[in-house]
Amino acid sequence: MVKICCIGAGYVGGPTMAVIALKCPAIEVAVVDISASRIAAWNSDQLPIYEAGLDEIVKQCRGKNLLFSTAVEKHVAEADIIFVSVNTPTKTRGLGAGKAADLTYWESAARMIADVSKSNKIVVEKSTVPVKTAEAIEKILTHNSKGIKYQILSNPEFLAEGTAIEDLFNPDRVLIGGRETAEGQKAIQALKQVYANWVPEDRIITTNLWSAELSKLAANAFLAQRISSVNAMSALCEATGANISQVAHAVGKDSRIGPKFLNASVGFGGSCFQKDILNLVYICECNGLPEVANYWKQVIQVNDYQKNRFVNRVVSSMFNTVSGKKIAILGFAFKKDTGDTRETPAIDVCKGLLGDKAHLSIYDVQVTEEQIQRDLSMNKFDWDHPIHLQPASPIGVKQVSVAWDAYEATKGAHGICILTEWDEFKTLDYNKIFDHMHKPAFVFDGRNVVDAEKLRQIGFIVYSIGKPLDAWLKDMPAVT
Ligand SMILES: NC(=O)C1=CN([C@@H]2O[C@H](COP(=O)(O)OP(=O)(O)OC[C@H]3O[C@@H](n4cnc5c(N)ncnc54)[C@H](O)[C@@H]3O)[C@@H](O)[C@H]2O)C=CC1
Ligand SMILES: O=C(O)[C@H]1O[C@H](OP(=O)(O)OP(=O)(O)OC[C@H]2O[C@@H](n3ccc(=O)[nH]c3=O)[C@H](O)[C@@H]2O)[C@H](O)[C@@H](O)[C@@H]1O
Repeated sequence: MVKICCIGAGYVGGPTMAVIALKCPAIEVAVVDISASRIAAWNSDQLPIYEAGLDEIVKQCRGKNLLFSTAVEKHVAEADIIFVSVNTPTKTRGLGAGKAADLTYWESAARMIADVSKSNKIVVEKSTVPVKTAEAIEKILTHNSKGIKYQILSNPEFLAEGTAIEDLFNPDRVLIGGRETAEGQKAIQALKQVYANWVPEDRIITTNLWSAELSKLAANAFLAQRISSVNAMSALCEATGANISQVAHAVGKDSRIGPKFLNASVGFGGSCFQKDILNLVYICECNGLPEVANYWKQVIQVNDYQKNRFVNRVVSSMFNTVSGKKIAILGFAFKKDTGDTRETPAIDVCKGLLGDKAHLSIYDVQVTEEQIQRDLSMNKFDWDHPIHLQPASPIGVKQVSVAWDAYEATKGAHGICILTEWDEFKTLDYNKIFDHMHKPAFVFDGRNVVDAEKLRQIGFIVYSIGKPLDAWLKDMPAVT
């Protein structure tokens, strides 16, 4: 029986391994992690992450051919194929700080594999890593290999949160990169056979190692670039009276462009877009390509601009100050249908408003109060480390309270900011909300989820990203 071990039981390791176990009953899959609390959660009824369909799969396979364990070394030693799906955060100190990927966790996993292995292994890069990481990993593994042979493969993951199981069941492609040697090709075939249990052959792409590593960074950069492009257009729409939804629809009708990923927003978030583009920028700089680096840097700069622009709209609309005013924040997750807040634009918007001394009342469908307080008091990039290594018990931010529903959050507020596109925000009783707010009552829709005209009829002053401006906002500066 083929044995797989995955190091890292996170958003990627957990769901991908659960699906491999489900689709390959003849393979034994062990998912291991240094975080005891995460493993305990995977072994409980309350899984550490929410993804539609994941519970059922874990329940079906756990105890049969899927197990979660902290016995990292034991399962690594026994495995034929080892996936490494650990954190690859942005470095906060030293060379490349603020850009380069921090490979501490990867390196320690590779050293441990080298220490405990007694048989030949295929080691698979599942984490998103800089181009040429495989070369460094190979050096660590083979430095003192005691005659054991290692093949390194790059098999980046393309799933999106909220649709992880659907994406894993039916991927656009599975990408496998390996060495162009006979042993490298054999390893590629071994991994291909695993995926071939459910993925059609023409969707399994094989390349050399560096193409696979770079394709992952490139794919995320292209996706984020689309959002920054539409967001840049949204600013121009507001200045000219064009409507970003109409522009995006018209542009997306061109079959060469396509309609997906053209929703203007308060900015993109999530654990990877920013981190991976910063990493790409750093690699370009290290390779003497400053023009290419600057090109991709713009994607992040436009994203930051979009978040700042939103905060400025709120403050300038409300008589140039939100000091002491209650602002309701509806939605804190980085997108709907997930409780994940990593790099959510809500953090920057909230910090911007807090900087102007606002009082925030935050409501999100999934995110807990503890998580919100952690996020608002943590330094940039600190979140992307194993949970037990993150700063302990952060002090809550005084001007922030967390509400249990949207009506509570908006009661007595001067303004509402919608920062996540949760479906329930479309159908709230805005008449009732209006009645309980200070006047003039403002809605700033960072996701274009509400019907602005209906809200204006109720009496709200409404700002919607990239839409023709409310008369109230017309003469106010978009950026201070
Ligand atoms: N979150 C996502 O949607 C996607 C993430 N990725 C990439 O996958 C990688 C992992 O991301 P996530 O799963 O989101 O991170 P995560 O933070 O949810 O999970 C990583 C896990 O690795 C564990 N870990 C770290 N060092 C370890 C070690 N030496 N031994 C054992 N366990 C260790 C941590 O405790 C943590 O549970 C990153 O490189 C990310 O860029 C790629 C595609 C999608
Ligand atoms: O490497 C990763 O981590 C993953 O990053 C993204 O997945 P994810 O971050 O889970 O979510 P997306 O659906 O891509 O959304 C990212 C952000 O962009 C925003 N977005 C998305 C689409 C859009 O049209 N407009 C927009 O503002 C979302 O609200 C969210 O904040 C990619 O879609 C995945 O393919 C990739 O594997």
